Amino acid sequence: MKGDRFPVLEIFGPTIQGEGMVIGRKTMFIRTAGCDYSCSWCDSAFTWDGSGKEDIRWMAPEKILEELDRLGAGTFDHVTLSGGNPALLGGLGKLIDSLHARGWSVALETQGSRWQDWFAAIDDLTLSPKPPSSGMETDWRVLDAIVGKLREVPLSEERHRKDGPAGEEHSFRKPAARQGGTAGENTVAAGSRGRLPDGRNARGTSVSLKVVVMDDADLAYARTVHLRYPGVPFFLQPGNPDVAEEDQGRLLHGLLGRYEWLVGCVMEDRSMRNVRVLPQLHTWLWGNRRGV
Ligand SMILES: C[S@@+](CC[C@H](N)C(=O)[O-])C[C@H]1O[C@@H](n2cnc3c(N)ncnc32)[C@H](O)[C@@H]1O
Ligand SMILES: Nc1nc2[nH]cc(C(=O)O)c2c(=O)[nH]1
Ligand code: SF4
Ligand SMILES: [Mg+2]
Repeated sequence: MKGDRFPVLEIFGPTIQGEGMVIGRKTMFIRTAGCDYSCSWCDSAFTWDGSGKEDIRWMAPEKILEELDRLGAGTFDHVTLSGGNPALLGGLGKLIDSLHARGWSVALETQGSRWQDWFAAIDDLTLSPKPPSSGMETDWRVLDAIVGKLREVPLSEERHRKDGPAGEEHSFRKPAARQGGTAGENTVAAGSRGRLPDGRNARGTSVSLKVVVMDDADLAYARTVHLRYPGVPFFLQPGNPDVAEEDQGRLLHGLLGRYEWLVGCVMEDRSMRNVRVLPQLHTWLWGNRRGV
């Protein structure tokens, strides 16, 4: 962040959200530059590998709004922040406030490696921790803390609650999870606390987990994530291994096969019952094109 400006690589839309919890939703995208990960199969590597360096624009919220207005021309009411990892940008709360002030809902795509206080202002928040095929390693303590914080109910509301003994109110995690460092051995309980009937927490943030699956090891990782955070809406997404493929027919053929494989695996899996398996719909429609 430079002053109140943010490194922006792309602003595009309106398009449909192609993935996860709000798939199909008409939205605009703001893609920020920079990532703390370097996933082997990243479909947006230009945000962090130096190849998009020349395209970075340092933009103040007003300029971003101007561009959204120009491109979207009153046809949208939802904006998605993605990257790179937008969670690297501490001051993004300012931009989110100005998007909300226009009456637009705001979604975030992040891998769950960093917390920002402005997460609480997001309407649709997707955490996408990375499986072994990415080459990245999950810091479970950080992810536990993020999921835990997103479930917190503001203290003022807790004071009004009559159920449950005092002192237990903010404890969403089972005691063992506080020492947790190993995948699978702990769970962060969803419980009814901190969640309203429509799946949003008391702050209005709807949270989901989305794991990309390329192979069997990734599927085992996905299982671990789902079991660790029961009650958090869970999405599985087949990985696209051919992010440079320009032949759309060939790409789609491969993606359909991978989706079919993943659906088959999940159907016979007793530990993945309340889950959703979704493709990257935008790649089915538009292949590996940027800005769609
Ligand atoms: C480009 S990332 C940016 C946001 C954030 N860094 C993250 O990874 O969640 C947006 C989404 O695309 C997914 N993604 C990236 N490369 C992919 C690929 N080759 N196949 C399937 N999904 C991919 C990520 O897992 C993430 O859910
Ligand atoms: N249409 C569309 N849907 C998306 N969902 C997540 C995307 C991303 O790159 O973060 C993405 C994207 O780039 N385009
Ligand atoms: S975390 Fe997201 S943006 Fe960063 S390298 Fe991985 S997929 Fe790409
Ligand atoms: Mg993408």
